[in-house]
Amino acid sequence: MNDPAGKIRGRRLLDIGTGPCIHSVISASKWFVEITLTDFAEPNRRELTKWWKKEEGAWDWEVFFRYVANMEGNEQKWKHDQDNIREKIQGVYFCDVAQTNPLLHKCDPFDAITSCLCLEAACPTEEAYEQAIKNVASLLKAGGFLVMVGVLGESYYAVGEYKFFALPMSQKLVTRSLEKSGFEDITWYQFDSQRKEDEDFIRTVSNYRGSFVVTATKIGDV
Ligand SMILES: C[S@@+](CC[C@H](N)C(=O)[O-])C[C@H]1O[C@@H](n2cnc3c(N)ncnc32)[C@H](O)[C@@H]1O
Repeated sequence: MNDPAGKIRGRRLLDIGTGPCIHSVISASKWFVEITLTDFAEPNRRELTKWWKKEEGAWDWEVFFRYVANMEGNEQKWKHDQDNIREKIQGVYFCDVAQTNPLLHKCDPFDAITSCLCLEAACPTEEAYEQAIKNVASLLKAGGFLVMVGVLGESYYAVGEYKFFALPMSQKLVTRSLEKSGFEDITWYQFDSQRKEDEDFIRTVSNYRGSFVVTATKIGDV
C-alpha cells in the first residue's frame, strides 16, 4: 500500500473482492485493528475462511508473508504478521459491488477500504464501474480512505484454460469515478508492465499494459 505520509490508518478496514487470497491486506493490516474480508464467490470465501481458521487443506501463504516482511525490513517477523492478521479478521462476508449496499447488511461505515483487481473484473461497462465506486464509497465514513490496486488496459486475464473478462481501465475513468463519488486528494501511482511486448504472456495470461495504485479520501456522501 502506498502511503508516504503515513496517514492511512484507523480502527476498521474493509477489503472488497479479497478473492481466495490474503496478500492484498498483509501490509495494510498493521495500520488497523479490525479487518473485514469479502468476496462475491462462495468458493473464494470458503478458501479464505479455511486459511483464517487454519483448517486442513488451507493454502500456505508463507512465501507472500515472507516477501512483504522482507520488503518491510525484517523477513523474520512474517509469522508474527500472519498470526496478527488472523487475530484481526472479523469475518469473511458476501459482497457484490453492483448492489447499492454491497454487503447487503447494515453496518457502521469503515475507516478505510482496500480493493485489489476487483472492480475491473466485476463491472461490464464504464457506467457500471462508476456506480460500483459509488456503492463501495457508501461503506466508507466521511474522511475515510480508499486504496485501490488495478491494471490498465486489460480486457481479459486467464486462469488455466479459462479466460475472465476485465473492463479496460484508464486513469481518466478511475479519477472521474472517484470525483463523482465525492473523493478528493486523489493520488495516482502508475507502473508500466514489463510484459507488454511478451506475446506468449499476453496470449496465455493477460493483456494488461500496466498497473496502478490510487489513494483517495472521501469528503462526504454525494
Ligand atoms: C482478479 S480477482 C482479485 C482477487 C484478489 N483481490 C487479488 O488481488 O488477487 C477478482 C475478484 O473479484 C471478485 N468479484 C467478481 N465480481 C464481484 C462483485 N460483483 N462484487 C464483489 N467481488 C466480485 C471475484 O470473485 C474475484 O475474487
